[in-house]
Amino acid sequence: MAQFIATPSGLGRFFTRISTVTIKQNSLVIHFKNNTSRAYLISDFTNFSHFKKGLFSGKITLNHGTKTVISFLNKKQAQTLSEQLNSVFSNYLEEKVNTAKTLVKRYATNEYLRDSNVPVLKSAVFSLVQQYGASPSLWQQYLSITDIKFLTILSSSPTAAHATEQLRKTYEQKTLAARADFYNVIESNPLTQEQRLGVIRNNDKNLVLAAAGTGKTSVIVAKALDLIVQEGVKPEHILILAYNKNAANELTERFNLRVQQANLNVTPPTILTFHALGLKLLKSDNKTLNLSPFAKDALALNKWFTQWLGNTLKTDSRFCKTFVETLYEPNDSLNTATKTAIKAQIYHTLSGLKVSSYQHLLIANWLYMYGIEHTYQNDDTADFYLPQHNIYLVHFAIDRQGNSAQNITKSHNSGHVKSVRAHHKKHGQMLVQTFHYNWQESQLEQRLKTQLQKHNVNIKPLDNHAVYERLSATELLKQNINKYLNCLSAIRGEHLSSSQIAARIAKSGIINHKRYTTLLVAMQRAYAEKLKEQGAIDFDDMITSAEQAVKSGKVSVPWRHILVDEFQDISCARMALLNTLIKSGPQPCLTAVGDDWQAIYRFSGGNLALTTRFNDLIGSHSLTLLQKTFRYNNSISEVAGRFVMQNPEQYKKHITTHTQVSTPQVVLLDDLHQGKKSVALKVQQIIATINKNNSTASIAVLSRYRFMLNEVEQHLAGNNFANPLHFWTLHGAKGLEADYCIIIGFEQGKLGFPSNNPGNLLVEALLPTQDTFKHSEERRLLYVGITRAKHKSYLIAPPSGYSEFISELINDNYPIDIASNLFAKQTNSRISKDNG
Ligand SMILES: Nc1ncnc2c1ncn2[C@@H]1O[C@H](COP(=O)(O)OP(=O)(O)OP(=O)(O)O)[C@@H](O)[C@H]1O
Repeated sequence: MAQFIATPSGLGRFFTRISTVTIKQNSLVIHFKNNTSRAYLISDFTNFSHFKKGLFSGKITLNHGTKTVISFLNKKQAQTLSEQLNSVFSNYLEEKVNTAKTLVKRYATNEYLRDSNVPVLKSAVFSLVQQYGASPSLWQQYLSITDIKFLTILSSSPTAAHATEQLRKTYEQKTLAARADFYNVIESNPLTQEQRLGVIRNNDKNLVLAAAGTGKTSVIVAKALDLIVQEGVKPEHILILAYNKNAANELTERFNLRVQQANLNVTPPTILTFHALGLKLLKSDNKTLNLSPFAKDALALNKWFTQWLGNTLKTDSRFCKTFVETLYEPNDSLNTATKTAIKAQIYHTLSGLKVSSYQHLLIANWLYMYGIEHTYQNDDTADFYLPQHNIYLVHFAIDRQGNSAQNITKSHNSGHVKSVRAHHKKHGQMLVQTFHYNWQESQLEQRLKTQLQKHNVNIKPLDNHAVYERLSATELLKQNINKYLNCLSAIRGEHLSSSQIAARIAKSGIINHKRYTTLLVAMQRAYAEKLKEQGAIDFDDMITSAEQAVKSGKVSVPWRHILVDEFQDISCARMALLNTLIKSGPQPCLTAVGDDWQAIYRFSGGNLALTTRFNDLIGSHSLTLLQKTFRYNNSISEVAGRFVMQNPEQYKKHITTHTQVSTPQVVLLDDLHQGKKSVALKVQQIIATINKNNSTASIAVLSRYRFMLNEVEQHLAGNNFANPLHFWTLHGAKGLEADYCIIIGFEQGKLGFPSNNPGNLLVEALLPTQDTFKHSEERRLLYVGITRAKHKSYLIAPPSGYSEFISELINDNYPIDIASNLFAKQTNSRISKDNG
């Protein structure tokens, strides 16, 4: 390259320290008269340099983030040097544009632009485009038309985020057009636009958020086929995870059927349940696996636990005492927040008494544990009488300040205390007094002990065996075993350590949280030891051990695409395994397909927050909504959608339906037959009506509880309806459909729908956290129920004593057909709701 040099002008010789300015390799170098020099790298330039002719000299302005002006140069030399400099810079830019084109092609044209590739484009493409945008006219002088076209297209985006979005849109439009024929035939029906988008978006993380009947399975099958056929991904590099075995089988069948019908020569990808995946990973770690009999046999687990608990209660006095102290959830009768609960509660004591106060229960059980005979007097003068010692025991429900639970004045309370004392004094009776504040200060036991000892009562604990025998003769042991087994399942599903158990229970505000923690930690350890002794693992272990095996690097992860069905019910442990697979694999893309309106498995660890807070908990992602449903009509959609969206924490969706009707297809019927309650007869009548019009239509009877279905099924056993009949619990109905659905069991109460059983506080504290909306999970369950029907959903409810859900449907003017005039609108509740 010719050497271009600029020297100072005649005038410049006096005013500048510069001796020469020249271009050397990739730099502009200024030599000074004192033999020093300064170099400016061309690659640091942000724009072309600018030459300006003066009267006696010329000056060059360099752009490299800031501006550097080199003045007093020989005009002609400076102009030639500046032109040369810009030509070198334009060569450099051309190279940069070429690299940018290659990167855009590779990361945003040939594939869907992934979040993880955006930083590369940001530094090599978006920054270049920004520089171009600052003075396009100069660039247009030096760069080729195609380069300018490339830069112009990208420069229409003001930010990197916008440019990313634009690149993705362009990719989508191009791909949709190129693969239109494929998407028309790849499923039994042409895919909808939103289904196609769900198929082609291969960001690092993708959420396909659907509603019932919108074709989630279709999208999963089509996506797998698209990856294999269009993207050239090997089937063994695709993993599809299903919620249960039936769903995994259905996916495999649907995949194979499509391959056959589309005449493709393709083998299926890996389709597994999470447990099967765990097993597969552990096997590749050469682990000999023995599945605990507890994993599949709840009775075996119950039997072992009952036995372990019995032995521990008999041999460990402290455990036994703590267990008895926590048989019931504590209630502070002076705490106004729990007052209503107290009113309703009856406590069964170990001695077989029924008492109405939690503190009375504690006293009775304490007396029992120390072998002190007692009767329950529960009147104005005493609560208990101890016949062997002729002692009366009174528990004053007052705090240190003399307040009681009700709105009774302190003076009345102190009057009551005085009159009780006077009464016993008058009759020469021995009286032992305890106070609510003794319990509040954890001194109730001590108080009982010292007071009774004062009256020479011998305080000797009963043998643990006797306590155990007594416990097992009551329902209490069984109830508590069920409760603790549910706790254990939640602990293992959520993968909680001892300290996490303690933290969760403490946070829930349960009064005896330390005692519960002691028991639960002991139970958790015993269970783990038992599995060790069996040399076996359970289903939860399968997931966590598989995660560890992958983490340890002993198992290689081949999958480049991981598709997860029913994502709304994923547990934290399963998500942890997925995260590990993603970190350890060849940068796999995750596609989560789910419906937050259908999350109904919290009791087995389902953590809906992972879907509703996907961005916070899992990360940035591409979201595709599937909002066109093919199963049911607009009437069913309107009722079910409005009902589930009452909960503001559910995603808002605008569902459209393939089928339109003009009359309500959700029908509310009473459960009376000739004036008498008979759900089964009512179901029979509905089936007969459907049968008359269509003897092949499938009909499903659904209920919150299996026993209700059994009753109806037995009743219908003698009938010979030709229609295919199904009896599904609402939980079991997930993923299923029928032409007509009949939903029963809308009573109020613990076995109603929604169930008014608040759930055991302890189990609740250990399960995944849930949103605060009342009955949110039960609400979703009714959504699932109503949306199983293709044509019509019948709801059968008692005309009096119907549940909150039915009253909401009636009073809030849902567009349903109320086929009984026995359901009167509750004007009052409507008014109060409107005002609220
Ligand atoms: N693009 C389409 N055109 C017509 N019908 C479709 C389309 N996509 C899916 N379907 C049909 O819609 C019905 C529901 O599809 P699918 O079972 O995949 O839904 P889903 O979203 O899994 O439902 P759910 O969540 O309620 O179980 C099926 O009968 C399916 O064939």
